[in-house]
Amino acid sequence: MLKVTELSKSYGKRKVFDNLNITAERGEIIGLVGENGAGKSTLLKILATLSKPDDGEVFLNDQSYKKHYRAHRKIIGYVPQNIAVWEDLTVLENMKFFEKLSPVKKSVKEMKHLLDNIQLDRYKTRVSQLSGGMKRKLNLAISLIHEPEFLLLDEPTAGIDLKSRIEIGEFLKNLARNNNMLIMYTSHDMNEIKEVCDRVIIIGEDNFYRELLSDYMV
Ligand SMILES: Nc1ncnc2c1ncn2[C@@H]1O[C@H](COP(=O)(O)OP(=O)(O)OP(=O)(O)O)[C@@H](O)[C@H]1O
Repeated sequence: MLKVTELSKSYGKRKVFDNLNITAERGEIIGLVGENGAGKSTLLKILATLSKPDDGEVFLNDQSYKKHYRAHRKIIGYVPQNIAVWEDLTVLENMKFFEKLSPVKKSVKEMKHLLDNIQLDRYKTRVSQLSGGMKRKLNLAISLIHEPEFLLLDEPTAGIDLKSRIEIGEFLKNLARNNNMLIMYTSHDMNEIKEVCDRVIIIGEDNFYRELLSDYMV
């Protein structure tokens, strides 16, 4: 489903990655791992069509990003590292707002069902009153309104308690399995990565992660 060939990206003189090659199929959950500043967010932004590489190509369903990025955007879901929801609106009002921007339409019942699946049933609660874990769940639910085939998540479990982390991990596993989605996500929690991901891709030259996760690198 996804093919990345000889991808390179620099910021000024700082080379973030060079000659990166990745292939991935539907139904897989892939963990992106690497030390701070290794380039994980940069790669996710390129794969989400929000940033361009200096060199190399990305293909989704055999179609190049260069020509087909508008069509690809409709089937890509991206959850940024910083939570991006409206604090003064309720959970359901946020869903309704983002549904209006979505190419796929959803009824209120369907949106509630989506929230129930991610174990966030406080539809009428104002976002400012939610915990960090609940906000992350809402951010994730919003990214699924348009039924993406390829989901990219930048540290979706950062700074939240173990229970919410486990719930999000289980939710992602069910999404990949039941909806046949390709999911790529970053985390600094290696136990979680081992529990949730089918395999990992290490960004950067750091051998620490290569040794730690050698069984998961295919
Ligand atoms: N817009 C930008 N302009 C200049 N340099 C940038 C920009 N975005 C990222 N960088 C640099 O590129 C490198 C990779 O950053 P990136 O955020 O992709 O790393 P990361 O692996 O996601 O880090 P973390 O684990 O801390 O989130 C860092 O050195 C960062 O400072």
